[in-house]
Amino acid sequence: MGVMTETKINGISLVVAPDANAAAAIVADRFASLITANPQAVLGLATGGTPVQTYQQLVQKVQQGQLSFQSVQSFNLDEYVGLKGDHPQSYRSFMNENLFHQVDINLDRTHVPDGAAADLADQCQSYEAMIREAGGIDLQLLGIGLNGHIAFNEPGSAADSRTRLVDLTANTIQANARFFDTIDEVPKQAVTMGIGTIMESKGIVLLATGEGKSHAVERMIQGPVDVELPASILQQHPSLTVVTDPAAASQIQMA
Ligand SMILES: O=P(O)(O)OC[C@H]1O[C@](O)(CO)[C@@H](O)[C@@H]1O
Repeated sequence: MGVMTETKINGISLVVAPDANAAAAIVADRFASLITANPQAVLGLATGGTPVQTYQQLVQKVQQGQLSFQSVQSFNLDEYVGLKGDHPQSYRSFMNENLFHQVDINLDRTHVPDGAAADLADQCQSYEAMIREAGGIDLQLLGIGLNGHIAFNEPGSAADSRTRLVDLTANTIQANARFFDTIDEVPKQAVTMGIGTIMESKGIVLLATGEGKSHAVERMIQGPVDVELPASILQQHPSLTVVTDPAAASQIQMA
């Protein structure tokens, strides 16, 4: 069993855990501590393959009576356009299955953009307003795409972008095809929080695991701040922790 290392690079706290499970445990503990300290915390949540273990560990803590989500509020980063919340591949369904239906959260206090709304522009504005009314996000969980996207902010997204309708890149459609029967079923558009929205979170924890993410992780932490690698903009956040396994950290030049 390896050891955990913690370093600061470019103002970012980097925690390299011995393996993906330990990385998930570190992130789950961070959320659990926040909720314990502030039962009414406002959580920013993410979907994708990466956070699944983190959610499992949070579910275990609730089942063991160590944690309660009763008074928290949550906001998810994004949702596919055209999928209703009850579609099995919608991010609402993902969250219900992987977390919300397994913990004592009040579903009315969980928010996922409605990708099937008739007026998507209005949906985006009201999502921003709800985050503001909740007092902002206390801790935002992020993953990272192979091309450095965060939420569905693809390369070229402006640093001050807000919740909006976006087109997905061919790269992202390909990466997410594994969750659908055929690639043609992957929606081509999404509603996503903007980079500006994400940057207003009080704290951010980004979880990345696996060799495939290593180049994006290195460029996020050690590359120039560049809209072509959206996650690099996070270097300018005052409270960012990146948690990885050794494989995802393998391209980082340690001092
Ligand atoms: O965790 P995964 O499945 O590799 O996805 C990485 C990122 O891609 C997205 O799923 C969007 O494509 C993000 O929500 C996620 O952070």
